[in-house]
Amino acid sequence: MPFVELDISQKSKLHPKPEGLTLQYGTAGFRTHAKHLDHIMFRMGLLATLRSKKTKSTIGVMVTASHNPEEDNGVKLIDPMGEMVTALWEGYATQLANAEQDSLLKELKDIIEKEDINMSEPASVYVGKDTRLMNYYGLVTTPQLHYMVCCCNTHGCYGSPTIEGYYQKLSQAFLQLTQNALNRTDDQKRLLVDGANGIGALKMREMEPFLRSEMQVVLSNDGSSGKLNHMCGADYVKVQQNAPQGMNMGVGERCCSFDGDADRIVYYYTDSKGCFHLLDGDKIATLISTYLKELLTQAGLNLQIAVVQTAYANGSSTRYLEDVMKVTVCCTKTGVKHLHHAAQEYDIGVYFEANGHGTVLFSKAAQKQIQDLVKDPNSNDERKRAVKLLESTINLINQTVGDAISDMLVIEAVLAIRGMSAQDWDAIYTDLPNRQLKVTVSDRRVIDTTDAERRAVSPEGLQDTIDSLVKKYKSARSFVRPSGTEDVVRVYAEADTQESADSLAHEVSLAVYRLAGGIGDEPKPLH
Ligand SMILES: CC(=O)N[C@H]1[C@@H](OP(=O)(O)O)O[C@H](CO)[C@@H](O)[C@@H]1O
Ligand SMILES: [Mg+2]
Repeated sequence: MPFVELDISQKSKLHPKPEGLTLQYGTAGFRTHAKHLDHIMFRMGLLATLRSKKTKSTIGVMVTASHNPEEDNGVKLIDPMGEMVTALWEGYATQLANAEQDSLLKELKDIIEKEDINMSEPASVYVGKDTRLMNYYGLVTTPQLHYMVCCCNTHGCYGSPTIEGYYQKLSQAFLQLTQNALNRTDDQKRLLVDGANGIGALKMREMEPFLRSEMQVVLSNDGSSGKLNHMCGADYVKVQQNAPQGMNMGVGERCCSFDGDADRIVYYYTDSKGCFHLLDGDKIATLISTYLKELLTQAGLNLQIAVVQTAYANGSSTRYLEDVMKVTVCCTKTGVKHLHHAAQEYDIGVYFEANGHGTVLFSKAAQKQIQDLVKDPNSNDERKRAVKLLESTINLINQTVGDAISDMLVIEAVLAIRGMSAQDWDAIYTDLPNRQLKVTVSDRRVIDTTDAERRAVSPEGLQDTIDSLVKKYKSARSFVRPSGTEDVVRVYAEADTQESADSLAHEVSLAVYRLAGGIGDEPKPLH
């Protein structure tokens, strides 16, 4: 046996695969209880090396379980341009993960052969991790790692591949944008940030000096005492439709929450009646696409802008975007890689999941048109201002992946430039009341869906039941799908009132429980 093979075969014994454990490279890589992941981490290291040799580029490995509880962990691979690894390689990842100890080498050789990998190529892998389990030098948010991988592989065209380079690029763009917002008061610069007791809080602190008082960040859940994602963070706020613990919110004050690895963000505020208002990914997509569309008009640029959503997008947002804003809206399956892919089809693709994960993609041609116009000596002042704003906005956006810090700065800049408060933003359209529930079934794969997950094709009778339940309510919509990250079936419902949305979600949960093999207690009504 050659030395390398011997080494892999011996080292892999130090990271044995638990008997009978099968894991799948899901929506966001491997994710489960940390105690099941030792062999996965070892094997993903090997796969990342192969991917690097194959692409002759730097590959990223991010160790995180995002918004999951602290006991969980996960790992995902990042491809050369900062995007998620391809579906084919996700398949290899699953294959390697589930190989029995003695067939690991064979599986590796299989991949090397299939992909015709030249093993004498050097390999380069960037590894990043969030704050789970231990702290050590090299902590980064997921999007910071995506950014650095992309910078490295584009030889600096996207920016310099360091954390400092990231802060410099973003802050410079932010300061350029906010110069266009005159007479901003300290109150307007103030933003309450819930760091989910995670990496985003640390990185926000680090970035603050670069923003030169143009933002007054009040940080809570900064990790100094609370537990990661516990009663705080973007996922908690979105699903509970409530403020996180530990945040001291004044009436009307703009607040936002990051998730555990800072690739998601949601905004919110409470009104004078103490009512909580959520500004989620759909509201963010609307705010940003409206702003960009206006700038394109002012700049006289004819570029196609589209918003990419999933089935979880609030019906009101879709209606507003299509009917009022007249922008193309397209719907994909859940999971950022699907949205990212769809957004690449347009000159400008704004994509956001309702939970606040998203970004904006500008095609190479669109970026070139904008850059050329910046240099055009013949354009008038309005045009000049608009293209300059577009240029800085592009620089502020992390196009590799959704990024809570970058998205936050874009939102803050847009609100500042347009002189809008959180309430003004919220008033663009009114969300339909909605509810998300989970149902545990013995095997969630019995549910198969179609039409971007909006309809269930199996088990038999489920979709018909959902259709007839939906008919009982006004402005209602509901769908179910197996989660790609948790062992549950997710139920979504929206309707004209919160009571109706809750009741529809409950009735659909019961249908799932009965028709798709529910286990444990039957779902109880919410009221
Ligand atoms: C309803 C919902 O929020 N689903 C989330 C969740 O996926 P599920 O497949 O629903 O478990 O985690 C994904 C990864 O973070 C995220 O992309 C997605 O939006
Ligand atoms: Mg996340």
